[in-house]
Amino acid sequence: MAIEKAEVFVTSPGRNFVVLKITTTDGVTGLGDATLNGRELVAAEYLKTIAPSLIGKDEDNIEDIWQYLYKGAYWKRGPVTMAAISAVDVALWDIKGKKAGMPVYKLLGGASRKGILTYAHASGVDLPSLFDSIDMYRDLGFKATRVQYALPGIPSTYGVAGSANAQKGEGEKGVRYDYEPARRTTVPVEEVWDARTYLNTLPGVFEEVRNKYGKDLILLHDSHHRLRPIEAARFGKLLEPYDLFWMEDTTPAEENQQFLRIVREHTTTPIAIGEIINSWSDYITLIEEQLIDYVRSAVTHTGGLTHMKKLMAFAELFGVKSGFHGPTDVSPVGMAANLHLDLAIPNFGIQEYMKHSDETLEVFHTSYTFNDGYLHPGDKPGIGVEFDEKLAAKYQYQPAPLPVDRLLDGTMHEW
Ligand SMILES: O=NC(=O)[C@@H](O)[C@H](O)[C@H](O)CO
Ligand SMILES: [Co+2]
Repeated sequence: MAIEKAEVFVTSPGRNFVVLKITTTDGVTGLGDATLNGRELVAAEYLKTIAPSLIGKDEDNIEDIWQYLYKGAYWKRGPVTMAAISAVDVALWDIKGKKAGMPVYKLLGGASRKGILTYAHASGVDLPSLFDSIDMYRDLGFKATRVQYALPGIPSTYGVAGSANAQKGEGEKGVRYDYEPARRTTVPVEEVWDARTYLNTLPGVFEEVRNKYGKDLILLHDSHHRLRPIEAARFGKLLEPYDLFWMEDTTPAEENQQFLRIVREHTTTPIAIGEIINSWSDYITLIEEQLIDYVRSAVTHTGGLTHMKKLMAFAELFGVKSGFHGPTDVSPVGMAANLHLDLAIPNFGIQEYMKHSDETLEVFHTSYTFNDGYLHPGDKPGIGVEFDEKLAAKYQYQPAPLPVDRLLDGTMHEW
């Protein structure tokens, strides 16, 4: 009845992942994900640093181990620390589920809904390719889709497959583009951004999308931290006629949560923030002042299930819902953890879902299912993912940093 081993794996089936495997003295194993896109080795080293302190601890005492790793870090919070704590936390919940013979969502309060509404990543370099992308995801059953669009005169734009920085992947039916921003280079690729071009282009794109698909299709959009507050306020107003489910990361709230006050007072377009926020402390103003409508953090970046369940309970008090981060750089282990919490919390909103590549899914055997636009974590005990260590060893880590961004005049900007 104790933790016997804590092993860290870095593997790269299609892209880099960091996996934690905890084994108890009874031979029960649990998996965690500490993948931090572009910073994988740092997260792996942090896990290796804390691993010895886990040995001998009672695997059932998840809260105490969480507090030990959080308060005991001294240098608290931040993406690397919280990703490592998340990995330990999810692995311990996986073990608890296996020992209880229950899927983790049942330990978190049971199912609050039948399935988990998802959204896909549609994008285009022009309207025909955007419509093809939206049609492809609708054919796969998605009820909701994020729309990202190339900017005239800008070589590559965040979230746009088919532009310089996208990988083409085979989906269930036909071709899909998986947008993977981390490119296998040792030095980050430099991209360019221009707010004026963006603000002059995107509202018209949503006008065309609404004209073609009508009002039923759930539409989302990600500004990826790039607008100043007043630009974000104007953008939100310009989007109001197109009735978006949310505009995401419209302005960098992690710098100053008060930025969102300016946006909130000017627009009713719902706001989603938080995929790079890693603890509830950085949500206090955003949630207490109802400056956001959706919490974007992924379970595996934000202290794991223990912390995220508390964060979502706090959010529930203020009518704020979940919209957890679910790109391919959250591993299948992390995606499964998201889904167990998605299913259990009362204030669920929507789940981002980029299907992992076939290569990734050969190494991570998942039991979550996608059906007609909805995901379900499955009912296997624990989080329901198996990790093929032998096959994983064949995929060596390769540096793959995220790009950086500059304005047209060369000024550094958020990517
Ligand atoms: O909403 N989703 C996103 O913003 C993601 O695509 C992030 O750019 C990547 O996860 C960064 O690694
Ligand atoms: Co985003």
